[in-house]
Amino acid sequence: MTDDLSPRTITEDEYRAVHRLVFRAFFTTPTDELAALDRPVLELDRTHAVFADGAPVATGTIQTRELSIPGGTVQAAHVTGVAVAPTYRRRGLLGKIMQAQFAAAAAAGEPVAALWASEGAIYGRYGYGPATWSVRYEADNREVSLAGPAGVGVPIREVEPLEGREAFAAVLDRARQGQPGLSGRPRALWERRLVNDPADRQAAAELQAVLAGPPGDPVGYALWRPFGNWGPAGAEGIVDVIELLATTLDGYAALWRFLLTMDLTRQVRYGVAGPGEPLPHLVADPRRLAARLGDGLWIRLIDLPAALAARRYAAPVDAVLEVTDQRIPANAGRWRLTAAGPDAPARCAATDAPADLTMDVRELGAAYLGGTSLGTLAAAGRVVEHRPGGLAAVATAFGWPVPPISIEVF
Ligand SMILES: CC(=O)SCCNC(=O)CCNC(=O)[C@H](O)C(C)(C)COP(=O)(O)OP(=O)(O)OC[C@H]1O[C@@H](n2cnc3c(N)ncnc32)[C@H](O)[C@@H]1OP(=O)(O)O
Repeated sequence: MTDDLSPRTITEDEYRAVHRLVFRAFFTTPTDELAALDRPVLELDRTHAVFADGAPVATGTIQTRELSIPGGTVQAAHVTGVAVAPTYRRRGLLGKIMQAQFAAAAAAGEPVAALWASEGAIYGRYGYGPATWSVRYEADNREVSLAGPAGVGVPIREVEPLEGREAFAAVLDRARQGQPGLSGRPRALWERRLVNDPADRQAAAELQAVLAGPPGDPVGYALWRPFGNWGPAGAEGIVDVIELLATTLDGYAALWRFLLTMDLTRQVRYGVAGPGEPLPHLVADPRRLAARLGDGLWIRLIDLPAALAARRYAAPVDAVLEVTDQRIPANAGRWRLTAAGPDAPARCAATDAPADLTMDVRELGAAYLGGTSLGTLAAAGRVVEHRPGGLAAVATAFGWPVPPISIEVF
């Protein structure tokens, strides 16, 4: 039988086979329990798959969510669950899934798409650029202590993760205002996040949750898992911080004080801190956080003029950007971007005027949240300046005083 290797959206009956394809690609066991837990968060009509001999061999899904950007929010196609069967790899199926997703995002009016990459080498070719950077801490907690008074006296309360959902959601929704990079989280995704995931619980104790602040007025929360561990000299447990978010410095510092001083532990790990977060400036010896930098959220402009007009700019800008885009031709060409500063809406329209800067769409994705400088990309040869001073002006405008963070590997 000749298979039509074109992606299409899947049906309820095909869900289990698609779930199995994804779990097997990530070397995990697709149990009935996990399939049932994952089903409420999967949007069938936004899940594409390629079928061969009646079985799915490539897939990818989109979560419908909001994304905070400099000065506002946009609807963003949150791409996840991408997998190709090992026997069908390196023959272009991922490219077909990507194109289907671009069309789906455009049809839904989502000006950008966002993802966390399993491997950093995969998505640049599809026009995604690394827009946030994540810092991984693996700190010896005996060497790290908060130096100042921040957070002292702020109450910390334990809550059952699922019972704390509304309070956590209130913190996230407040934090999202003005914090580029944070994604909105609909109720089903919150519940999936807070359930004690069987895929994670083998080596660790249950998911734990704490709220900072007085009852009824939470100013932060943390989700974490303890790993109990004993060495020849005694306790060597680990605090694995999964998510930590606060709306005040006191809340933030109180949560870190709590997590860094857990009895029976020797290490605190956190994988998704932002490079601009306050923690290194609150501890006595930031080197002891043992930070390692990696890429975070990758952004792809789906509708370039809509995406660029949706965000605000840190400084006045009037510039022509010449953009290449191999995968979404409508984005390619010269665009005039104008904005009067951070309090004014921006405009972006096609133009024939000479270009100030030339770059690929990937670079605009990287710079979109203000976390990757166009100046850095120019230094790497990825942005070319045609008018002296053009790079400085545009790079300044694309920056943002609040560095982006993405706290969830979705
Ligand atoms: C957002 C997310 O869900 S991230 C999760 C991604 N999924 C995984 O990592 C699961 C395991 N891996 C896989 O399932 C597959 O290898 C995939 C999905 C990464 C790639 O699927 P494929 O169908 O093999 O990709 P495809 O054939 O379309 O590759 C296109 C190009 O990407 C390159 N490529 C694909 N995967 C990788 C990789 N992991 N590292 C580097 N390059 C890669 C190919 O070499 C090819 O390059 P070319 O255009 O220069 O020839």
